[in-house]
Amino acid sequence: MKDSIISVQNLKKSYGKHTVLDGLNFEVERGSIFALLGENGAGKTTTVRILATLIQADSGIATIAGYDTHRESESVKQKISLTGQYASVDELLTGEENLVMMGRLNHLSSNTVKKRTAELLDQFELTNAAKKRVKTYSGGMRRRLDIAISLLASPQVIFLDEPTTGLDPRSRRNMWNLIQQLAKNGVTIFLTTQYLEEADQLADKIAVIDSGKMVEEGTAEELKRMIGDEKVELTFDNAKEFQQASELLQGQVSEVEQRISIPAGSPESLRKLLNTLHEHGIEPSSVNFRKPTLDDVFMDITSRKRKEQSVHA
Ligand SMILES: Nc1ncnc2c1ncn2[C@@H]1O[C@H](COP(=O)(O)OP(=O)(O)OP(=O)(O)O)[C@@H](O)[C@H]1O
Repeated sequence: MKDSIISVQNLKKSYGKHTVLDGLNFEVERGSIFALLGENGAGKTTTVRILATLIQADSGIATIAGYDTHRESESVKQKISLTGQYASVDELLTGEENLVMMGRLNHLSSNTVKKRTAELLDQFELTNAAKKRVKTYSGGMRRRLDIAISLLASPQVIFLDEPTTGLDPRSRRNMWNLIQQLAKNGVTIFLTTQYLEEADQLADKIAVIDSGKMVEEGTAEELKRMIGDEKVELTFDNAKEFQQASELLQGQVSEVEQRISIPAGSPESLRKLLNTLHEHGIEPSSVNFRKPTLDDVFMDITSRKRKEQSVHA
């Protein structure tokens, strides 16, 4: 049987007439990395804030390690930590001083604070910068210190709100390694992200929410499988031919790249398709095969949603 550390059942939250969460359900397995994905305003932050006991749901149940986030919020607080937009580090203090100060605020003994500070500085590769003021730190170093602080009290669940937003590609990769390391050590990671690639790389399970409802849930592979096999990408140098091809073919069109993606299908159907283009005097400049990505899943979900909305309109 699966060991859930977070359980959410029929969670609802409205602000006035605006329904933000509309009966959300999901489970997060202990020690896993769970990614909550959704467009702006989908309800991600609201979900995190309820789970982190910062606000209350109107109805439904959310538990962490068996404790109710509303009725047993004090017990929940001892199991979790929150980083991202909520946490802040003091710019005028050094990295080490920040850790020591937060350790004391967390009521840890001075021996524990000393030991954890040294461990965390080492784990987050901040030992060399320990005695430097945080205002001299790069974005990646600040983010690492922020997470280090949140780990002082050894939480079971850590909420990471868009942990790599604004980081350069190298710092992003480092942060991904770090998150994977935390999960290996048994910490459950609840991640919100706007980067599909991030969810693809990190998450054991991905939940896609829209208008406060779960629209898809599964592993990255399961989500990709939902939309079929390999894709063929046709790219065009000639703008007119690209427009004509977009009208002839049923596919995902990228206007910027002048590219059309379609399901690969059989060799026979691909030959027919290229013949059709040829008969119209259209020649793609390149033809490439690629596996579906989470971007395709998103495109598929949003186009399905648009179709449903136009049927109900
Ligand atoms: N305190 C509040 N009062 C009124 N409306 C709110 C409040 N908090 C959130 N909302 C609204 O609830 C909706 C969902 O917000 P939420 O922040 O959960 O979305 P999100 O998925 O995290 O989006 P983003 O990626 O933009 O942070 C938004 O339309 C937002 O305007």
